Amino acid sequence: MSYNFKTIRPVMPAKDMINVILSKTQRKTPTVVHPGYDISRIRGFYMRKVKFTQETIHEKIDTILQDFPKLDDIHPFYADLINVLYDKDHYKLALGHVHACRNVIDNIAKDYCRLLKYGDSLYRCKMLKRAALGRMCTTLKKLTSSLNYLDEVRKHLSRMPAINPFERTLLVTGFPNVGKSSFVNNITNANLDVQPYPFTTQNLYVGHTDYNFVRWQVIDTPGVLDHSLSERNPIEMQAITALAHLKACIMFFLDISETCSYSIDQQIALFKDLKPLFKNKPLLLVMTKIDIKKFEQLDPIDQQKLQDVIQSENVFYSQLSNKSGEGIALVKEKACGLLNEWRQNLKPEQLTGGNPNLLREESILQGVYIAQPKRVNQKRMPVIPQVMGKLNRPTLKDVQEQNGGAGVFSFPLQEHFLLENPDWKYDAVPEIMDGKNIGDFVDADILQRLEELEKEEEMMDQAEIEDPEEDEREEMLLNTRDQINKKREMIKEEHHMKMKQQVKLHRPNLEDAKEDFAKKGIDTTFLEQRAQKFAAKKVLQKQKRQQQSSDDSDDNDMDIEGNDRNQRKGRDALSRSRSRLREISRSRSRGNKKVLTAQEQAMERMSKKIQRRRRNEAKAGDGDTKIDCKMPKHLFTGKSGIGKQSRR
Ligand SMILES: Nc1nc2c(ncn2[C@@H]2O[C@H](COP(=O)(O)OP(=O)(O)OP(=O)(O)O)[C@@H](O)[C@H]2O)c(=O)[nH]1
Ligand SMILES: [Mg+2]
Repeated sequence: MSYNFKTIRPVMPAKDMINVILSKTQRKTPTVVHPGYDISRIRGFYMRKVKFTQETIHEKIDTILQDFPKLDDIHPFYADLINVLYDKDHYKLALGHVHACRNVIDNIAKDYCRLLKYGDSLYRCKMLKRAALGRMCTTLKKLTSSLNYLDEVRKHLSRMPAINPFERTLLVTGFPNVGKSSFVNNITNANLDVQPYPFTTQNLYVGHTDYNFVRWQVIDTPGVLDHSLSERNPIEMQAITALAHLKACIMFFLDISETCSYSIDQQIALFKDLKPLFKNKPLLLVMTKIDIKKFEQLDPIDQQKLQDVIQSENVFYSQLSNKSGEGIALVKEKACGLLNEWRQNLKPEQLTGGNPNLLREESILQGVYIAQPKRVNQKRMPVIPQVMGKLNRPTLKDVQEQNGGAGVFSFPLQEHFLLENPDWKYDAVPEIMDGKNIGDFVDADILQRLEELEKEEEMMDQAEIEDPEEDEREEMLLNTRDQINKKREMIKEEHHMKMKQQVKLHRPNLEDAKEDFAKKGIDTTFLEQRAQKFAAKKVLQKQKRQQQSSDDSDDNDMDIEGNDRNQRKGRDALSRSRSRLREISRSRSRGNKKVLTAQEQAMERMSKKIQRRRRNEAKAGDGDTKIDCKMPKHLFTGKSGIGKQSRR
């Protein structure tokens, strides 16, 4: 049996389970009966529904019963651990309750199927089915507390380390804060929490290490205090359970520096107290924190006490320091050696608990001899062939040292080349690029020709410097440019002056004209009449324009009434802000009063073209009004007769 409790499936709460089961029944056996059907067909249909519900519940409860370990079947270590953590009676009661409910539900289904056989109408059959499902659900509802408890147990079990009771095991125990977890961290990859206060470790933890080509599990336990069994709390009891049941090498850790805040006397008392649990098992007393205080530095009385314990109990002992690493490997080796020795006296069946895989592994290991090289403490001198002694010439290394050492001197490797003709040894190796020999492209007198070219260029430069005509031409050009610039500036300034001197035209107004005419002795009444006539005409024109615009807005908003000027102004502003498309359609509705510009016509054509395809297909567009169905018929008919709000 593998003790991997992570595979236990989650336990549903009773309420969820009822929902799932009823939904499944509804889905798998949909209602397909009518009053006109033959009664045997109606009976058969409802019987099927009841049986289906019972089978689903049976299945669900069976998975729970199979997944949870039975205390009588599992290793006593796990049985005791479950007892310590979850209380054996409570655990058994919960599983028993679930089991009993399964039987009750089976019986309910059987009874109602029998009654359904005598159902004389669709209504009676339906009511019987309803009663059967109702009773089954009520029975399930009573499981609420048991199912919740089982789910909590499952969560805790899934977090428990996978300890194999039949594997080679080192079990670390002792007072809290003595360095147990530090040791397990040092020899395995468990990465446990280490803190300078007691009861850091509150559960069992497991790490793995290799020794002698085999995997070993190292179990870290919570610290144990020195008091009677009945006073021990569940945290300590986990350690006691492991000590009692696992066939492991027990490593009792004793902090001789007393920095764990427990004296040596207290620790010895605990050791003696736990002694019955170590019976018939390999035991190693480990003195820790020797970096703070060594055994030899202890008080002679304490030393004597420890010696007495070791001699009287006949135990092996060792010392280590988790800080400096001193003695850790030795302690591990010693503990593993002790357990191996002890296991040799046991039969393979006892060690493996009848597990065929472990049994095979064990028998192979017992039959295999692993040869180890003998380690003799002798010095191995370098072996130099005798021929080397006879040679009387410097070695390559000597040559290198003489010529400036490594990096400066490079060995003449050419002398070792094996070529067809030994004369070729020191030939230059051609450099090849893109499949061509670079040497073929080298021009021997290229440098000479380059020099000639450079000389020629120099001579030409000098000849240019000496040419006086060139200077004159350049000077003339510069002068002409200055003259042009000056002239341009002058023209600009003249233009400015002209603009400033222009006389402003004076337009006489009515008053000026009257004065002028009066001076000349002309009657001015006709002037006033003309001015009044113009003013009246202007006012009329203005009113006409306003009237027109109000007509426009009336066409647009038929429901707006009243002659309030301000309101009309607002509406005008509103109509101005409307889109061009709307304006076009309005103008059309007024019987082509407005002549459309070419641009407006183009826009109208484009909008028509866009809408044509959708109009032809007669489909609803994004702009069409849509009312979603508020009461879908299939969800609101049939099944909610007795005041039920939630539908399935
Ligand atoms: N100087 C010294 N300190 C050590 C040594 N081993 C452990 N400690 C310190 O002792 C403290 C407790 O170490 P843990 O390994 O957590 O002890 P524990 O026995 O697992 O404690 P609990 O989990 O509480 O039972 C830590 O602060 C360690 O740093 C050691 O060899 N030398
Ligand atoms: Mg610890």
